[in-house]
Amino acid sequence: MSTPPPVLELRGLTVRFGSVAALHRVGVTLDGGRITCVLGENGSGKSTLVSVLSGLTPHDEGDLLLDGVAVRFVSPRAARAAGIATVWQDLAVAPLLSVWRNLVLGAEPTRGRWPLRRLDAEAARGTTVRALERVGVTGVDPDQPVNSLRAGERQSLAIARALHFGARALVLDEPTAPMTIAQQTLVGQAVLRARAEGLAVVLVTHNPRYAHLVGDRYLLLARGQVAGDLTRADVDADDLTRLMAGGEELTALTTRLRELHPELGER
Ligand SMILES: Nc1ncnc2c1ncn2[C@@H]1O[C@H](COP(=O)(O)OP(=O)(O)OP(=O)(O)O)[C@@H](O)[C@H]1O
Repeated sequence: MSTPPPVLELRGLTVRFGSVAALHRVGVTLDGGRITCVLGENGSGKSTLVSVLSGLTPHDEGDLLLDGVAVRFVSPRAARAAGIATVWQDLAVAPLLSVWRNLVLGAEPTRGRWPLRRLDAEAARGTTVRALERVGVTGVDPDQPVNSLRAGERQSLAIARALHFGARALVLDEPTAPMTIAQQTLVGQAVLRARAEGLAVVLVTHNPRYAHLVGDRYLLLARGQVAGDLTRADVDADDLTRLMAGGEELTALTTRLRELHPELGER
């Protein structure tokens, strides 16, 4: 049996803003059932990577492959429909609507036949409670507005939604606002669930301890290029802390890695 293609693959992917290459010939494969943490100093291209995967920014050169098929998204809706779910730092879901409305948004269950067909709110509530339980969230009233949820619960809701709709990849841009340990734990649980269900998880994080705890792989970006592609076996939490602490060390590492591996320059 031939092995399936990775869920996501970037080949020579380049994104330019005017004369600046925010990503320059980035090559990486993102397998299902793995959490890849994306690390790098400010301006290294992390947000641009998230933006390409989520359909906000089209790439200029190279290929983005989803399950082995080249894709080019024209909108976030197109990326979502193709199976790449992005959990944004701020609220991507509709804040004033209820939790259940947010979960089923765009695919609301109905009952009855046309012209009497109407929204089946009871079914949607049940679906929501089950979808949240699947990612480890209990005790949330499906009727409460989303803006009454805590930050971690909101992210978990977005992850629950992604799993419910059968996403292939989950992209998370870590909130810059600090979350309590309890809320981080909640999100961590949901992320691990997504991994267990075989999604390719891409996690932009500034928290090295968290990255080391949940990550399987670490993609280091520097000036829009891949400066390192490490696994848990290559680094410990202290290594990651140092790598993330300052750009200098990352730049030094980049230089060193390029000396040792000239092929990195070709990526
Ligand atoms: N919309 C844009 N227009 C022009 N230049 C941009 C745009 N978005 C990003 N850039 C540039 O592309 C490069 C990569 O930026 P990006 O935001 O992806 O980095 P980052 O690693 O996410 O940084 P941060 O940690 O500060 O969010 C930077 O030089 C940035 O100035």
